[in-house]
Amino acid sequence: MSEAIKVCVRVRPQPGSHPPYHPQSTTSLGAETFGCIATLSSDKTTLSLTGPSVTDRRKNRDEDRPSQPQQLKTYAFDNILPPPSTNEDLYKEAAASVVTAVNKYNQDGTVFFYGQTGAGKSWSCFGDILTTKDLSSMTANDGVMTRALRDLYSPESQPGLNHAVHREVTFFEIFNERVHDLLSPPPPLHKSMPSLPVRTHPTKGSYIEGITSLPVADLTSCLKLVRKGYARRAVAGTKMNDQSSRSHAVVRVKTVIKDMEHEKSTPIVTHLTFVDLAGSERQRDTGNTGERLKEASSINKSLSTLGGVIFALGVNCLNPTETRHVPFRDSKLTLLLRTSLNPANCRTVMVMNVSPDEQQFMETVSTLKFAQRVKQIKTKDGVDDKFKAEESGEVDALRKEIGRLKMKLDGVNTAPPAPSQTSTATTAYLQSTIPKMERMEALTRTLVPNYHRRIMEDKLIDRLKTEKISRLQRLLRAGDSKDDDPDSDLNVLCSEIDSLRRLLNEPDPDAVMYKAMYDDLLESKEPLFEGGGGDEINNLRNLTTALMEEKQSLNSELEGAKKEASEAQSKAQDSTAATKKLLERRLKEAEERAEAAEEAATQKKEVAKLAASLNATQVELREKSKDFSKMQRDHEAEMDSLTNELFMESERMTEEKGATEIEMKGKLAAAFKDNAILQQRVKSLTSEREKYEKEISTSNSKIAQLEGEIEEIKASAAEQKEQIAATHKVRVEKLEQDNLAAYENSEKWERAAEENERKAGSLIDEVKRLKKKRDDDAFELENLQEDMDTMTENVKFLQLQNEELQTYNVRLEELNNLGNDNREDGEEVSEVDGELCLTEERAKQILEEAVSAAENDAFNESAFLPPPDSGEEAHDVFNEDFDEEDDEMFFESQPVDLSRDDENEGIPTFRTPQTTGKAKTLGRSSSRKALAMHNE
Ligand SMILES: Nc1ncnc2c1ncn2[C@@H]1O[C@H](COP(=O)(O)OP(=O)(O)OP(=O)(O)O)[C@@H](O)[C@H]1O
Repeated sequence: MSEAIKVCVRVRPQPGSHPPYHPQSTTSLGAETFGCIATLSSDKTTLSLTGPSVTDRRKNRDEDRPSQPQQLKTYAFDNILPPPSTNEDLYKEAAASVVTAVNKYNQDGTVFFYGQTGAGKSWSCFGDILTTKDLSSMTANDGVMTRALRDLYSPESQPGLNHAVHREVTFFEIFNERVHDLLSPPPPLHKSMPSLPVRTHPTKGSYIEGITSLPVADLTSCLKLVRKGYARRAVAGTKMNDQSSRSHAVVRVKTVIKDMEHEKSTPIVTHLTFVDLAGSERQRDTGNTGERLKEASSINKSLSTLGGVIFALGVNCLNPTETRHVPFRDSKLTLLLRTSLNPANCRTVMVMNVSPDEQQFMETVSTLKFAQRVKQIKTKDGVDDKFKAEESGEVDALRKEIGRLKMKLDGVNTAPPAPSQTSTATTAYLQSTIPKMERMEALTRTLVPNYHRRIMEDKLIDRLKTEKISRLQRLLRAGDSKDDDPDSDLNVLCSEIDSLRRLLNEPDPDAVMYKAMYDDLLESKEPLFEGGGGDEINNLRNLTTALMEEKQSLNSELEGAKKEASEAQSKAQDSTAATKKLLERRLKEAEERAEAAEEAATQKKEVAKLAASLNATQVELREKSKDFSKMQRDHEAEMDSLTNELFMESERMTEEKGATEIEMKGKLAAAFKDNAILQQRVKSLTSEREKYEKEISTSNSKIAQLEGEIEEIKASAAEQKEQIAATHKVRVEKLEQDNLAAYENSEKWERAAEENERKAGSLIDEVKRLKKKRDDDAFELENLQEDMDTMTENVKFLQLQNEELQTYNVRLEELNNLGNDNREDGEEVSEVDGELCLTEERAKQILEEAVSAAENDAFNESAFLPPPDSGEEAHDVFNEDFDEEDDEMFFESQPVDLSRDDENEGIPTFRTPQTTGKAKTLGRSSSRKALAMHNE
């Protein structure tokens, strides 16, 4: 059994219509019609195109439309889903088997979405993934890809516990023959997406160098990545589709399963791929211009390469001797999806999206023709081995082959019978076998009873012969004793025996004939009986039964085919009627054209007249042309001179240009420099922005953390509040109790208060006294201050005196020097310049005596100052021990700052007694005396 690419056609609802999408009408054959499409068979495998209405065809008439309408053409596919089919229906019918092949049989799987622009490819593949909020749960509009991934990740699909599973996803688009990685970080602003190179490896096949392959452990993260990539896909609004995909998008999930129990085992690698092809579009329908037009032509080019590849593969499959070149390398799309187009390597489904819109009739025809070609692609046993090994490595290929065989086995054991073979090739084959089968049946019918009869006859003859022989033998034995008479009975019997023996040994002509027929039959029936030979009768019986069964099935097939034929006939009648109408219309058109031809003849005459006048004009023109020639020559001469001038001018301009170029280069270099600076600035701004963004995110997280903390604090505050309330309650209760006790002690307090009042009165008196004392002291202090000032003056005076003394000392020294020569030792005076002078020692002695006398005076006079008793008294008053109760009542309520007189009126200030000033003042008279003495 060969593998084929499964083809499923999905008819979208009429654009602009709203659900429920009912069929527009039902044909006489029971087919439901949707726009230009009718689904015929009840098992939804046959589809027919009804063709657009005449008005529509007139509307759409153009040069590349075939002259004959493509109506009533019937196509057969694996599944047809007319509206209102859902994405779930599509998945179940078309793609679920692909996921099973991947999960259960370790095969690769690919689902293609093909069709004209706006036919619903992206809707079928991705559904509403862009707007789905919660990707973890299924929604009604989930596309085929989303549903397939749900199945791929479902717990039932996972291998046993002793297997490690790793999955990776890649998502790329092919846009204008450039491969864009849709999962890589986006390029900087104003930069286009980089194009990745496609390489070919001798064993791995084609791959994209540098593509991002991200590990996806669970379904949600996988779908999130796909959504992210899908949002980046190139789309643009066209006349046919607001959100038209301008690229081929390919999502691929790679699964690697490793058997952990057998470390050395090779991991199983499978790929599940979804290809949302860009839609084919006709320029005049989309009204594209500029960039859109360029994209459209690139899309159409790669789709036509895909068509070429499919065509070549189909031709090679239909004709085993054909080895047509398959142009995989003509586009990146076919190069990268080469494996997916080989059913030997990959379980592939093509979803053909078509629109029932009559305006899109021609595009629908071309999509269905493409689908027909895809259906021709089948594996040829043994032919694909080389290809397989080349594509995916020998071990992998073998593993996949095992999977494929398992699937076939399962299909044989469990799958329902394959859909009836309605393809043209199968029908033709069946029809060619029918006469042969009928011949064989007729032969068998005559052969079997004859053979039975012949066998019975043979058996009877054998028995008769045996009986006759034994009877003759008995006679022979008895006749041994009788005479040898040639005419005797014995001789007769002997000759009879001989003839019988001859008869026995001679082959029966009938038997010979039947044997030959049987051999013939055996030969022709060889494929129906395994082994052949054996018991002829049994074989014949088996043959008959098999033939009868075959005949029955053929009959039923024949019935089906007849029915189909009659349906086709009635269709053909319809078609004929339509063709008749068309011909009538054409006749009318021809008549119209004839009328137009008459009109054309009249116009021709007019044209002849015009031609004559044209001739005259031509003569005139010729004359004029001579004049023109002369003028032209003049002009040419003029032109030559002008050319010369121009040449000179151009020379000058070239020079100027050189200068300008140099200037421009300078400017350009400056601009480059500026640009580099700007880029640097942009970079730094970008990094700053990133830094700020990071800070913002850190702040956000801090805010979140603080908010959390606030919440916690709030909670603990609430808790504390509760605790405080409880404590407050307890305290209030306690205070109430204390109040009660206080009330009870109030009398005692009152007494204490009276006592305190009294004490306070005496204290106030004391304070008053102290205040007075303070005033006295202040007065005394003022006096002392005055004395001090006087003393300061005295000190200054003494300093002056000291300076004078020093002058005297100098003078004395001079005297001394003079006297030394004249005086005798021990004398206190000496004569200098005729005058008597004190010796230096004496003068010093006198001065020292005077100073010590002054100091003694000062000391003694200080002893006469009044004693510092008043401060002590005040101190005692404040250090007096109070009763504790009194203390509390007075000082606690009115704390006293002893350092500030203004605030503590009446309370004395404590100062150290100032005595030295006075002493020094008094000592001043003694020193004066000493000085006087000294002077004397
Ligand atoms: N079966 C459907 N049911 C409801 N709406 C559909 C269906 N198929 C397609 N549509 C809607 O039709 C519009 C076009 O569909 P979509 O974008 O899938 O077309 P397409 O074939 O991918 O076009 P293109 O090739 O231009 O990208 C979308 O708005 C989509 O929602």
